Amino acid sequence: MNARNLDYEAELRQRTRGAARTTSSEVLMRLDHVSMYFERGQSMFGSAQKVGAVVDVNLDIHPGEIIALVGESGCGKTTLGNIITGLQKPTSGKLLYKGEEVPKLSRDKANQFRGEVQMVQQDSYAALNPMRTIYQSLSAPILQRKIVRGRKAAKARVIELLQTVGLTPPERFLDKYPHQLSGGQRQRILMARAISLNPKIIVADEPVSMIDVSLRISILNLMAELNRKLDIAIIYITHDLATARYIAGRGRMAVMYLGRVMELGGVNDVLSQPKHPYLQALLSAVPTPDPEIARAMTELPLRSLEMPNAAKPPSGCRFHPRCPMASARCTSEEPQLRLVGSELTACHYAEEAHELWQRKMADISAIKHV
Ligand SMILES: Nc1ncnc2c1ncn2[C@@H]1O[C@H](COP(=O)(O)OP(=O)(O)OP(=O)(O)O)[C@@H](O)[C@H]1O
Repeated sequence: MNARNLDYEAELRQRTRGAARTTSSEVLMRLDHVSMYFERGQSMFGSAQKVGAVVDVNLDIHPGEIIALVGESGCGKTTLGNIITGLQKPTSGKLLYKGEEVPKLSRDKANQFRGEVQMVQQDSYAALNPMRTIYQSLSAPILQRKIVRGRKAAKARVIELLQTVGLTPPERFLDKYPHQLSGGQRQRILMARAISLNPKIIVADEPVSMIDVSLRISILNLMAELNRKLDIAIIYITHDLATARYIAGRGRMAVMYLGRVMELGGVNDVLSQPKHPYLQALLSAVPTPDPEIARAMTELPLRSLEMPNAAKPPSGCRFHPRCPMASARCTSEEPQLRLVGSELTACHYAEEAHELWQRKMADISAIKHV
């Protein structure tokens, strides 16, 4: 079944190619049955527990596409982002970059991989050296990697980078220290640092969650612009479905739960035709100002609000203790991703759940028209 996931991925690509911005069938990066287990809590009283932060994930990343990785806190988004950028080595499975296994890359190619796959972190303050000016922080990597030679060329390139990320006039920022900038400006500096190395992929881990709501759209717009103009693939990690829809409107979305991808497809399909009860629950929890609609939205309640212990995931479908549709089958048989409509969904009852969702949407639409 797992081998078939990749076939489904290929089929899905075909189906979403029209909708997605990328027209490329080229695979830049492939995650092939990637899992990451951490050992936790080893003490003199007991043995360590294994936490499956990422479990058997298959994903192809194409040049210039946007993928939103969404899910609740602790579902494994950051760990998956760290694996993609090579910061963490998966405990099993393969990470392939341009067709070659990352751990087996030659020294030159490994160096190229490190430049071409960049991370933009959530906490821009922690990500920048407080003792360095913006010029120093931005010029060091390009000089070190010989993208430019000499201080004059470095300064010209830093000015160009600041302009690209919308920090103008750039000269005003060169001698500033991180603490002299706002959160939004620091986030733009992180984007500038990431693009300075001419990346093919940027993993942006909750890049707007620590900045003012009023500034979030401008940072998301900047990312979309970098994706469009520089053809950089963006992996946007978030727990917020609204910003995921905004940035990845024409891209894809992977919904994670306790380390596993539960639903994967074109963003608009995934959000308008959710098949997995977990995604339906997430969508139902999005606040709406109309109390009648809010009431109708929560008519598919979760059986439990408690997130299971990641070290002891439930048997069968890991969502079953919370799922309103769970049956005996779900307690014993782990559902694999399969094609339902135009998305991949890991649920035995995806068709039934989808039907229920459509009925609910019809009811809500009736409320709106009363
Ligand atoms: N270094 C580590 N050692 C032990 N457990 C870890 C480690 N890193 C992550 N985990 C565990 O792996 C699981 C996934 O964590 P991860 O940070 O990837 O999730 P996340 O979805 O990014 O959460 P958040 O949105 O809160 O950052 C969690 O149960 C977490 O406690």
